[in-house]
Amino acid sequence: MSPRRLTDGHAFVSGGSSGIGLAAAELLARRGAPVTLAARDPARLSAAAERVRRAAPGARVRVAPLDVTDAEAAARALREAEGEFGPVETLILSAGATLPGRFEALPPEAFRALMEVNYFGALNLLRPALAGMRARRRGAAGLVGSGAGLVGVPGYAAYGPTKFALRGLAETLRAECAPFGVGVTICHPPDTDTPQLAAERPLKPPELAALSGAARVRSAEEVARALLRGMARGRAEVFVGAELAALGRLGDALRPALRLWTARAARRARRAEQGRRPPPG
Ligand SMILES: CCCCCCCCCCCCCCC[C@@H](O)[C@@H](N)CO
Repeated sequence: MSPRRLTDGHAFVSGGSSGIGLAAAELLARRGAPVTLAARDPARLSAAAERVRRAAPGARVRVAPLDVTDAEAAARALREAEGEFGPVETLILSAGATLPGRFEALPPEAFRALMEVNYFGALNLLRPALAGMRARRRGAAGLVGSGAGLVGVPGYAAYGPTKFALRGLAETLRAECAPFGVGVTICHPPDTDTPQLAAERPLKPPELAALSGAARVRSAEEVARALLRGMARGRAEVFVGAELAALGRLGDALRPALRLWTARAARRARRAEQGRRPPPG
């Protein structure tokens, strides 16, 4: 797909009150795009909007309190945003949640809940936004995936599969939207320095900490920049940082070694835990 500018139209950003979403909103606003920030918490949204206005004086910024798991509310939020700032030309899907934990330790409802936010939450905004973009033959969507959507990461039993699903969706939509001149890009970041990382860190089983620690933590701005650059260049996928670039490009070749390594890390973690446990009876 040919390169395009991302500055000329309204940008709608889910997960816009913090982390990668907020960083993307700041970058887009600085380049002159009117920006709608969507997220659940109105107080955090207004603080985020203030931050964007400080970063980009004179920028047009509005907020849309939204739970992305509500499909009707998502369509309504998009309609209202377009009513105020015009057609959405750049859609950034950064709303997401995580809950580290091993398969048997996670509450069963976590699997569905994470799929609702990470997969259906993106779908609920993609559906109305892409319809408009296709009709206008203009626009681009950028999805925030994860390194955990490239390889099975032990300790992300509920979270990883949601990002695999998102990657499949992005690839399918990209093929369907290409004839309309509409771009779809997904980025795969490693751990990123966000409030979400701070919250999940204490919950990571040791094998997850070991594997995710193999890739350097990136800043939210680095990830947002990489995603926007990829979108502007019409890329299908963006692998953030050298480690994930290696994984993305050499994925199939690296996979056996990585599987061995993760299995070993998981076994070591289990053994250490058993050593700490008092003997049964
Ligand atoms: C020479 C290649 C080495 C490859 C090492 C790859 C390590 C793989 C790392 C996977 C990391 C997954 C990290 C997921 C992070 C987030 O999605 C998560 N923290 C969500 O909050």
